[in-house]
Amino acid sequence: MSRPGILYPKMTVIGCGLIGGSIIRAAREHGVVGQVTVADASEAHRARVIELGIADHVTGDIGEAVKDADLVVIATPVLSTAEVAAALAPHLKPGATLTDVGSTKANVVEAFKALDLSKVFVIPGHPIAGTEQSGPDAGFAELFENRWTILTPAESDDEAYAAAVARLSTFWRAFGAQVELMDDKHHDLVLAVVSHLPHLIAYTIVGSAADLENVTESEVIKFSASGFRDFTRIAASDPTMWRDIFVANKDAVLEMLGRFTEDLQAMSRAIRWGDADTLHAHFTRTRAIRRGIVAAGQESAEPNFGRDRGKH
Ligand SMILES: NC(=O)C1=CN([C@@H]2O[C@H](COP(=O)(O)OP(=O)(O)OC[C@H]3O[C@@H](n4cnc5c(N)ncnc54)[C@H](O)[C@@H]3O)[C@@H](O)[C@H]2O)C=CC1
Ligand SMILES: O=C(O)C(=O)Cc1ccc(O)cc1
Repeated sequence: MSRPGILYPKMTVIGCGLIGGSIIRAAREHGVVGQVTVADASEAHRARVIELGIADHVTGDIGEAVKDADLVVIATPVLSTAEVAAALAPHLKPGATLTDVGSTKANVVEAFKALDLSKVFVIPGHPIAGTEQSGPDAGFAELFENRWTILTPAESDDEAYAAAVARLSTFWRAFGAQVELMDDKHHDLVLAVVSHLPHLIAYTIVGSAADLENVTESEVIKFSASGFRDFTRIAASDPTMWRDIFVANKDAVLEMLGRFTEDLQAMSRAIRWGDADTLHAHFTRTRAIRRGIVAAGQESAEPNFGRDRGKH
C-alpha cells in the first residue's frame, strides 16, 4: 500500500485502550499523522501511555486535548460517547474531523446530533477488528490489516464533507483496512448478527458450562475442546465495553436473538426426532459458509491464526 503522507497534522485520541492505542501505533507507523495527543479518564492508563512513549501529549482534560486537533477519535466505551462528545464539542477547531470507533452506531449518531457540531466534519466509524484484550498495552499497529472499517457518514451534498470522508477513508486504508460506507441503523442490525449475538452466546455458554460442572460432575473447563476454548476467549472480552454494546444496541440484538432462538428450536427438534438429514444438511451449509470466508482471504484455515498477536 502506498503511503499517503501526513493526512492530519494533529490527531487527538480520547481513550487510549486496545483500539485507541492501535490507531496511534498504526498512524505513526504509516506516517499519516504528525503530533499525537491522548486524553484518558484513567490516571493509570495515562501514566502507562507516557511510559510507552506513543503520544506527544497526555492529559485528563478533554477540552484542552482537542483544541488544536485536525482529527479527533473517540475510542471509549459506547455509553460514554455522549458525555465525551459534549465535553469536547465547544473546544473543537473549525474544519476538524470528529470520528469514533464504537461498536454501535445509532446511539453515537444520536449523541452527536444533540450537540452543535456545525463547524466540524462528523463521521462516525467502526473498525471490525479487535481482540478480547483491553487497555493501552493491548494495542498493536497491525490490528486493522485485512479487516473492514465501516464509516456511517451523514447524507450530505457538501463537497467539503465528501472530501473529509475521503480523507478519513484514506487514513484507514493506510492501515491495510478496507472501508465501507453504511447507514448507522443498518450497521447496528448487521453487527448484531455477526458480532453482538456471537458474543452473547459465548458469554452465556461459558457461564452455563461453569454452572453445569456441578450437574454433570465433570470437569467441563479442564477437558474443554478447542471449540469451547474459542468461546472462553470471546467471553473474556471487556465487561464494560460489552455491557455498553448490549444496552446501546438493545433493539437490534433482541430482534436477531428472536430469529436465532427460532433456529435453535429447529435444531433442537431435529435432534429430538433423530432427523439426521436435517442436521447433516445444516452442517454442510455452514461448512460451505466458513470455506467461503477462508477462500475470500478474510480468515486463515488455521485455528486462531493471527488472533494472539500483540497480546503477550
Ligand atoms: N475491543 C474490541 O475488540 C473493539 C472495540 N471497539 C470499540 O472501541 C471502543 C474502545 O474499546 P477498547 O479500545 O477495546 O476499550 P479499552 O477498555 O481497551 O479502552 C478504553 C479506554 O477509554 C478510557 N475511557 C473510558 N471512559 C472514558 C471517558 N469517559 N473519558 C476518557 N477516557 C475514557 C479508558 O480508561 C480506556 O483507556 C469501544 O467503543 C468499543 O465498542 C471497536 C472495535 C473492536
Ligand atoms: O475478538 C473478537 O473475536 C472480536 O470479535 C473483536 C471485535 C469486538 C467488537 C467489535 O465491535 C469488533 C471486533
